[in-house]
Amino acid sequence: MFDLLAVTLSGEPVTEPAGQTETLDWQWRGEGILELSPRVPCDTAVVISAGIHGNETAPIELLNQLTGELLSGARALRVRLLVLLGNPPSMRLNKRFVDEDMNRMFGGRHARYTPNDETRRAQELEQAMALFYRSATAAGARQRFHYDLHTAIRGSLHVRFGLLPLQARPKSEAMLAWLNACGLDALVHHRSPGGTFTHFSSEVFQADSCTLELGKALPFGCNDHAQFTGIRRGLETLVSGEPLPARETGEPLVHYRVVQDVIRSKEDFHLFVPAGALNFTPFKKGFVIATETGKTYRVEEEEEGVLFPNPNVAPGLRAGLMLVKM
Ligand SMILES: O=C(O)CCC(=O)N[C@@H](CCC(=O)O)C(=O)O
Ligand SMILES: [Zn+2]
Repeated sequence: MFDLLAVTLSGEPVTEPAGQTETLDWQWRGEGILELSPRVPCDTAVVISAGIHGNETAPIELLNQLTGELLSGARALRVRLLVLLGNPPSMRLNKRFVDEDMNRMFGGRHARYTPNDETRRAQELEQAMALFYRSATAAGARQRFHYDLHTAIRGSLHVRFGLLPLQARPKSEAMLAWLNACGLDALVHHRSPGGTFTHFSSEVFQADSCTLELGKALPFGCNDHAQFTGIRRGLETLVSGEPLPARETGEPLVHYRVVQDVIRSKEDFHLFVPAGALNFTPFKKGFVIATETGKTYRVEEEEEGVLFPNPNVAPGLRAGLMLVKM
């Protein structure tokens, strides 16, 4: 049987780029890009991506397992599905990226960079998504979803959470219900546009899109898949058109809005968030988050939680987000 992850990691050309099972057709659309179409009519087009950051391996393993179940016939497919393994060269190296962070390049931002493998790949993924949603719509799909699976560099007070891109239209009830059923602990609402894959799919294709953070990034083979049962079940029900699973955790989802995007724009940027602080750690009003020539970032609200603090990003990129509970 076609093993998406093994084939992608091998980097070898694919000799048979299309195939069939009893219930679906599949097509290899490019390195790490696999489209699956059920033989029954369906009204939903789903993109699931992982490995946009190559060292975030748990979601890649999870997505590969799910794809294997569909291809083997163990699981029924009831949506048109595009599976994307985002950044194969960085997956081979177990690195977040090779040259530059691809999840800042979407929505055409790749054109602003000196061309490299990641700018070319971001463009290829945009085109693959466009082709997929267009053909799915022509075939009758009326709903579009995009879930981009990640794991975080740091540990988190809320272990599993989602990030919702800024969008003018209301968030879909179907997506919010699904995210809740997956057992996520928190949802973060972006307040500014960005170069993320989910911002792109939401803005350009009006997909119901969410970046999912499933835990802490570990190398291939080191992930404890028992931690991912909620999201696994959620993805299974999504692709198989099954009823939503019951939320396994008793705690309700906590919603946060982003109140500050901390941008590193100068070489002398200094971050004061302790290296060991977990994502969502709260800081009190007045705490100096970061400084650089001409700019000081402070906690402005009574309390703000920190997310993805990282002083080592390239100048011009996000070095952290500050959050307030909604
Ligand atoms: O742990 C970190 O510092 C980053 C984890 C990660 O890759 N997060 C995504 C979030 C994308 C979004 O805001 O939707 C990213 O930074 O690209
Ligand atoms: Zn990531």
